Amino acid sequence: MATTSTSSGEFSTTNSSCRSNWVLNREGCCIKIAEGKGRGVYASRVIPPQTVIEVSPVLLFTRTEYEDYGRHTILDHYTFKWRDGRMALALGLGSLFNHSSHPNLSYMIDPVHECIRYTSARTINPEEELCIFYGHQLWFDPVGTTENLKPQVCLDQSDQSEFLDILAIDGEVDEIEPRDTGDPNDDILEGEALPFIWKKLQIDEEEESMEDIRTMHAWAVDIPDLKYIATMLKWLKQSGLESDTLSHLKRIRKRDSITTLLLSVSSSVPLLPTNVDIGDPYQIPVPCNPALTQTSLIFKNTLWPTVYAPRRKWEPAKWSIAKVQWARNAVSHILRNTAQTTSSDELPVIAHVPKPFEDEALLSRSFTAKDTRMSTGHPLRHAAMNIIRNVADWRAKTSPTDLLPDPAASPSNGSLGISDTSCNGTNYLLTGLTLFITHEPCIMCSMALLHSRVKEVFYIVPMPRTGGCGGSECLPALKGVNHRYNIAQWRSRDVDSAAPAHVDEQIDV
Ligand SMILES: C[S@@+](CC[C@H](N)C(=O)[O-])C[C@H]1O[C@@H](n2cnc3c(N)ncnc32)[C@H](O)[C@@H]1O
Repeated sequence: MATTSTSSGEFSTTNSSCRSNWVLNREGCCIKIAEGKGRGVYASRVIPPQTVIEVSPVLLFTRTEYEDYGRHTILDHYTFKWRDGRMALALGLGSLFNHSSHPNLSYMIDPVHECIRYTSARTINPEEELCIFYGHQLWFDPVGTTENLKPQVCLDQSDQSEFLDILAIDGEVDEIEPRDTGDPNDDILEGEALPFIWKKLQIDEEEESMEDIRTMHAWAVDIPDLKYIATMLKWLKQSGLESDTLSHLKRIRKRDSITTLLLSVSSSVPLLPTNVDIGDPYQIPVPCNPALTQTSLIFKNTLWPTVYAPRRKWEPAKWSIAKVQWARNAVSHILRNTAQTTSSDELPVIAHVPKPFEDEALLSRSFTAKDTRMSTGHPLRHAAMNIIRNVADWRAKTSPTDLLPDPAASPSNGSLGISDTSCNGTNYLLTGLTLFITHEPCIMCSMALLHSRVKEVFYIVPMPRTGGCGGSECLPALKGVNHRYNIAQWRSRDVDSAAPAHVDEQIDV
């Protein structure tokens, strides 16, 4: 079906259903009334996946300007939070995409060019409405037209030329921030609906002796007077300290006559409210995992009251649509960066640690590293090793505990030249973080990741000969290791069709 430009500059189409509607862009999109939603944007022809549908420049309002004026007008239905706190209004079709919890468009903010790019997440058929995901907290009752479709919210894969000094700070591309941060736990995706497959770590034996129990350090505080408990629990809810990392532990422990409240695993000492007369927080070892058996429950409870959850250890926590979108974002990011290494002599392996989905306090910026074995002539400069080093260096530098080095602490990773002055569970390397990497980490990197206490590893290409995450060995499943991390392989159906060329499988040596 042909699309032609009219003398007035609009695009018209010969498609019958859209004949009475203006076709407003080169992808043949038109505006129609979407029942119960006002206007909506519709396809007039087949749109293949990964097609850039629209690039909308944005108008930015200062917070005050918006609070004083914009908020009281119809603009309030169209604006969203920009990354620096300003409010943004997308021009062009950008403001007319309606919401769906199963969107067929993804979107990316480009803060450099002050625009948003909308991309098809799958094949879109003629007459289908083009929808995006606004977030979890809506200000209207949603009417769904695409709710029966399979969730597909992957993000833009297209190139951005100025994109990266790969070893430097990244974060040039953001997801659109919803107006309010909603509850990330609704709309759970499981099994086939996930764009990745969890690896089953063949470890069904539980931590059934005291020595086997894996621990991390958490902040706790004693509550001398029970009248403070309600205040403290309320404060904790609002403090932003709550995270998934402690969700397998009870909040309060009563032992002898002492009541203790579990606070966080943050790297710095939590600042308690000033209106309660309690002591200072202190760190204690707590179990890393819920108890899978009654025996382990007894042992774990001696450290801290633990949740009994008899599921297989390799089954990771539930993933919401929003969290899957976060992961897709990270995978898009490594693929884009891999494409950029093709012009260099480096091996095309890219590692990325994004800001955690649940708990940004664990890491306030993201990291990306490439493999630098070729340029440095150093056989250990694998992408995974480089990223561990970058995150650890940064965490050590920004951690308050680094200001008070413990002279007795022995450097745990001298080969990387990092002085680790913290104790396990605070600013220790990749604690609580997720690594996305193009290629399954080798045995050396998998062990380094284990030492780093990484939470989970996602890779795209398996390395059957050299991989340490299930390829030739599975390091986190070995008996005797003192930390385990989850592993998932990204499904090839969910990798951009342009990617395999960059994500070279021949480097499994
Ligand atoms: C950014 S505008 C989208 C374009 C809008 N439909 C129009 O006619 O201008 C957002 C507004 O569209 C409506 N809307 C968007 N998605 C919707 C949905 N799934 N169900 C009902 N209303 C929706 C809501 O009124 C919302 O405030």
